[in-house]
Amino acid sequence: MLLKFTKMHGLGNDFIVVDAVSQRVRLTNQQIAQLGDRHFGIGCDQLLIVEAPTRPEMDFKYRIFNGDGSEVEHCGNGARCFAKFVRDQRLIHRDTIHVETKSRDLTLHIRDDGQIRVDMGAPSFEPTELKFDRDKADVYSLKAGDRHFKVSAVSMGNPHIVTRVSQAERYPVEKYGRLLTKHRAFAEGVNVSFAEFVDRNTVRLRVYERGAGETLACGTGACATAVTAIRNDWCDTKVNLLLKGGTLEVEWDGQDGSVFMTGPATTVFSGQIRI
Ligand SMILES: N[C@@H](CCC[C@H](N)C(=O)O)C(=O)O
Repeated sequence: MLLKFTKMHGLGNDFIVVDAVSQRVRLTNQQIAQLGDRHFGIGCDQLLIVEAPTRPEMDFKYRIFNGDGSEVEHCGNGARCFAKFVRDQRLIHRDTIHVETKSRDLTLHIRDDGQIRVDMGAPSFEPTELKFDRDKADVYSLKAGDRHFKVSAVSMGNPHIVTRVSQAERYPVEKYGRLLTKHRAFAEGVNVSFAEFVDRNTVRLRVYERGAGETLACGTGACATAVTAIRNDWCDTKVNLLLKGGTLEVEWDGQDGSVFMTGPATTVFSGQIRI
């Protein structure tokens, strides 16, 4: 099969985007992992497949696979790239797009300045939502290697934990992220945010992602971190997240409303590959 694809990124969190509306696409998890391999494939943190919707009120469905081939529920930077992709490919002509994902429906808006604002849905703090084997609490204690971590657990449709660090840039994210992401308390793994709270509107953030390792940016991780900061009154309701690849803006009312994430999406190149 000759597969047409587009390489995109959201603040350096990179994606292979595949249009399964206009071409027939059948990929196994193993083939996805091969395409995502940075040495033997195209390379990406996640692969996104754009499909026709399953319900008439929606415009598209989009599926998300980590670089290791596993299918996941949600991806914030991927959502913005998805929106730019369907507009650039003229699969839709509107600025507001409704899309189904594995875990929730999203509404995305492409602004005149090219930035994309995504209604990411509401956060959940229920351990069952994160397949987390603990009774509900505001803060959990987790041991990884030689350290004990105090973490908040937030589902943005996909599972996240957030831990405070004093200097994110110097933190050994690779070592402890790798251990925490596979912590046995999480039946399906977890994404790990290492957050340095700078002031009431600013957080410096590094994220070790389940199924991808440390990425230059993680949209759902940024949302989970902002939600943790707002819920604990460490930050006001609008937060700038300083990630390695750039800045995301996240807003949340601190109650039970949706989280809104705004940021860029960039196309790198398009190509085709025989698989
Ligand atoms: N990069 C993403 C998140 C992708 C999925 C995540 N690794 C998971 O396994 O849940 C983002 O921008 O949100």
